[in-house]
Order: sequence, then structure tokens, then C-alpha cells
Amino acid sequence: METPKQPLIRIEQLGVRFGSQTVLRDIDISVNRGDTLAIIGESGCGKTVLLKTIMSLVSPTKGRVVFDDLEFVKLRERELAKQRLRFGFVFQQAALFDSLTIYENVAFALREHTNLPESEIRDRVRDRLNEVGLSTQIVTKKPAELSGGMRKRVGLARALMMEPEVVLYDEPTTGLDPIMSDVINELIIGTRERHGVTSIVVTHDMKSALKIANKIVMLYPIARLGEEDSQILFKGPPEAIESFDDQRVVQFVRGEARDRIQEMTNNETATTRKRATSSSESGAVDSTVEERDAS
Ligand SMILES: Nc1ncnc2c1ncn2[C@@H]1O[C@H](COP(=O)(O)OP(=O)(O)OP(=O)(O)O)[C@@H](O)[C@H]1O
Repeated sequence: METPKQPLIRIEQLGVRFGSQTVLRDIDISVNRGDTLAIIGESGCGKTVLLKTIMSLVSPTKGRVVFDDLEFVKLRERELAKQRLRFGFVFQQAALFDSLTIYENVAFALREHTNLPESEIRDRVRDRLNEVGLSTQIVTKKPAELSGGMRKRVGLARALMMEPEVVLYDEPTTGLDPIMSDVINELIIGTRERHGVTSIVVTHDMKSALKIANKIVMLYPIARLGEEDSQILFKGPPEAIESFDDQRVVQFVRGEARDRIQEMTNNETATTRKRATSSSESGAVDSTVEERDAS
């Protein structure tokens, strides 16, 4: 009998806290080789923190992340740096070096981490740029001379240069028009098909999540949960999320605010009252309350 495949990434009972603020609580997720996992959820629920914890840029307060049987937090700096080369990142703002040309940006990791001859590096830069639909005519330009969509594609080309096994995307379609968003979706799908990479995509973009992912995890902000509630509202294939029986999930998928505006107003009023009470108790004048009331 065939032994079941071990997931490539195992996130087990993960918790992350910053001071008194708990951001992630009891998170269990497994990602198989070749999966595209989309992590969705409203602003501030901890998506980016989760991505950073996977890379050990943030340390867990509880639980662990295991990548290919390795716990990054237990590795020495040098070994950690080596293992991180198995990952590629596509950051929200493309995070290119402004003072470097596009060529220098895309070639950067190869120049830093390999002894490849410049001719080989040039060929790879050309191939990767072509793969994301960019011509080599842009190589002498600086990032500021490109559109947002072009910069994101340069960011993807750069992330692929070291032939990573896993690509992490943080909000890859944010700030792009619907056509360019779909170009990025197609590139994420194409990258997985061509290079067999495993992808983890943090996104607000439901359309994108439904199109690119074979697994979706929806997180919820801890502050809105009871102590015993699970922070993962949904975990499963995209086809199951649209008919999922949880109003919080339905609202997010449909992009409906419903009672949220009232709720935000109530929270704001409660905060203002609390400030007013404490300042009148201390005899001080609370200018914040006056400013808020006036607006
Ligand atoms: N290094 C840090 N120190 C303290 N608090 C942090 C740190 N990083 C993130 N946080 C807090 O953790 C919470 C979750 O942040 P995170 O960036 O993961 O949210 P998100 O779901 O990605 O939001 P968005 O969709 O708006 O990008 C926020 O309240 C944020 O202020």
C-alpha cells in the first residue's frame, strides 16, 4: 500500500502575539506540494503575519511551522538563509530596489547567491521577463518608470530567478485594474503549471482566490471572536466556500457590509464615551472627544 504523502508545509496549533494583542490563535493548516493555498479574510485578521511566520520572519508564540520536516525557528542563521532560498516572495508593492535597474533587480539574487557567468544570468533574466509578458527593452529602466502592473510582474520574475519550490504572494492583485488582476492570476496559475511550485497567496480579492486556489483558508480577526471560537472560519476547496453555511463567510465572499457600519459607529461611540468618562473623572478636557463630536 502506498504511504500517504506528507504535506510540504504543516502549520500546527500556531499562535502569534504582539505584546497583549493576540493576532493568530490555534491555526492548523497543511499545504501539499503543488497546492495553491489562498488565505483570505478582512483587513487586520493576521494574513500577512501568517505569511511572515511561515518564513520565520515572525516567531510563533505557540505551536510551530514545519517545512519539509524542518522547523525554521530551530535553524542557525546560515542554514535558515539557505533554506529561505527555496522560497520566492512577491510583495504587495513589488518591493523592488528603486536605485537599481530592472535588470539589476531581477538578476540580484543570482548574483548574490551563485557564481553563474553573466551571460547565463542575462539569459535567465530574459527568460523570466518574457515568461511574465515583459520585453527585455525594459531592463535599463528604473522601477519608478514602470506601471504598477509591470512592477508586480517584475516582482514575480525576480521571485522565480532562484527556481523556488514555494512562492509566497502578498496581495498580488491589490491596486490593479480587473484586466491586469487577471493577468496576474493567469501568471500565478502558469507559474504553478510550468515550475510545479507550491503557492501561498494572501489576498482580499475573492475573484482571484476562487480562480487560482485549490484550497482556501478564511481567517477572522481575534477581536471579533469569543474565547472558544475558531479563528479559521473556512478551510476547504473553492467550490465549497460559496455555499458555506456561515453568515460571516457569506458576507465576505459577497462583499456585503450589512450591519458593519452600525457596528463600527457603535465601537467608535463607545471609545469616545470611555475617553470622555475617564477625562471628566480626572478633570481634564479631552480634545479628542471635542474633535470627534465636531466632525
Ligand atoms: N510586527 C508587529 N508588531 C506589532 N503588531 C503587529 C506587527 N505586525 C502586525 N501586527 C498587527 O497584527 C495585526 C494583523 O496584521 P496583518 O498585517 O497580518 O493583517 P492582514 O490581515 O494582513 O491585514 P491587511 O489585509 O490589511 O493587510 C494588525 O493589528 C497589526 O497591527
